[in-house]
Amino acid sequence: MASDSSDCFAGFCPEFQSFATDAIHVGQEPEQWSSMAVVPPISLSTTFKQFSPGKHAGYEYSRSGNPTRNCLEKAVAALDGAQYCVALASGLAATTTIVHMLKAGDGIVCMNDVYGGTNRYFSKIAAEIGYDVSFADFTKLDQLKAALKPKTKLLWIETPTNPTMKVVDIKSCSEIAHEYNKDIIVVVDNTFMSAYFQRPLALGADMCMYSATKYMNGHSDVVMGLISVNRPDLYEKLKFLQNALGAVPSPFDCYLCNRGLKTLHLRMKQHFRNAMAAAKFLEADPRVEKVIYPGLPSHPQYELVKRQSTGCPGMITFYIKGKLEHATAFLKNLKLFSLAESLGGYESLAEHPAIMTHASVSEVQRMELGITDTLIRMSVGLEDEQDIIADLDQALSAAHAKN
Ligand SMILES: Cc1ncc(COP(=O)(O)O)c(C=O)c1O
Ligand SMILES: N[C@@H](CCSC[C@H](N)C(=O)O)C(=O)O
Repeated sequence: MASDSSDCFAGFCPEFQSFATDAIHVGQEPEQWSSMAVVPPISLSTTFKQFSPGKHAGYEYSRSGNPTRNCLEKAVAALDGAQYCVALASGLAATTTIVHMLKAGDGIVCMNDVYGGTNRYFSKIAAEIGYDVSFADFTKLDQLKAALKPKTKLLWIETPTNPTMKVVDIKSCSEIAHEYNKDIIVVVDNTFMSAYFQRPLALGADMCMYSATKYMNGHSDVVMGLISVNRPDLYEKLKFLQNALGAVPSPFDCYLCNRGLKTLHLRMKQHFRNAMAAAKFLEADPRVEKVIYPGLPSHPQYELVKRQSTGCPGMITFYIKGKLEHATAFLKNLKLFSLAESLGGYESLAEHPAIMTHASVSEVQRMELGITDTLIRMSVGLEDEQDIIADLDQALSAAHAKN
């Protein structure tokens, strides 16, 4: 029988006003097309006819601007409470595009627990080409203060973090950075929360970025990045880099992501309900060492997450009792959950961060962060709650069958 997860929203910030209406209508106006199409068409043309040299109807070349991409960017900006958005070819393309705003020698301070590919880019590429990259635990504001230097130009926050689900105080970190130097660009990777649960720009950040590959698209069939901003100067730079670096998404992917946004609010609510039920089940299970889920009162930053977010996504991390062989047996025995990288789709996924998504993080750093052999990360999907829990239960039994 389904558990009562109806109260999981209690104590969180209220839903952003008109979120669903904006997701469905902003940037989608039929009047923008001569056909009056209600659903934005997939505009595949790479080039656009000009009236006279340099005079055109708003588009010249599809890397520089594309009608389908434009619909998506307008919708995302509205959902982030932003003026502007740019869509890129992947989450990592969004990251590299942002870093191209800096000059060699500039400083980047990054939250110590971030997606493995973000860590890999900052430590193995950005640091190599001359940026001064350092990592700090932003859940301890003193560590953030100590990490700031006169050359710091970018602060990279991810919250909740991938994979250990630490929650960072966006408002306090933005204030500290901007008081130190108002020119520091504060970026929040909002991939885990999605626009439905968290608005970093309203909390003082300068940029909100996503791997839209995850919840924003929500159907595990698009790789994409998004960046929303309010400052016109930042938008102009990003728009220039979007064209000049060229890491743009295809019109078809823009169409799919734009479609995914229409159900973001419904999906996120159900992800929260299902994840809450799964987290409660795991927390009560003697075969589980520890559950890390920001929606549970046991999470160290539970009060903070309620203060800065409207809910929690389907991401749960837990330590299974035992050793690597127990984690592996659990993952191999899951039937409803697929053993796969990625997250945020309608289907449930589970993975082993130390071997899979965070293999590119050094072993020393993994141990410091708690990314051990028994850590398992799950993206709880939209299946029926009782089936999700039954699958977890049988996989835990299989993992501990010999003991
Ligand atoms: C939190 C987070 N940020 C950024 C990325 C990079 O996104 P993408 O795979 O779309 O390049 C990922 C996953 O890949 C992620 O989990
Ligand atoms: N093998 C990939 C890792 C992809 S991880 C995808 C996603 N961000 C997640 O956390 O699941 C690589 O080496 O980049």
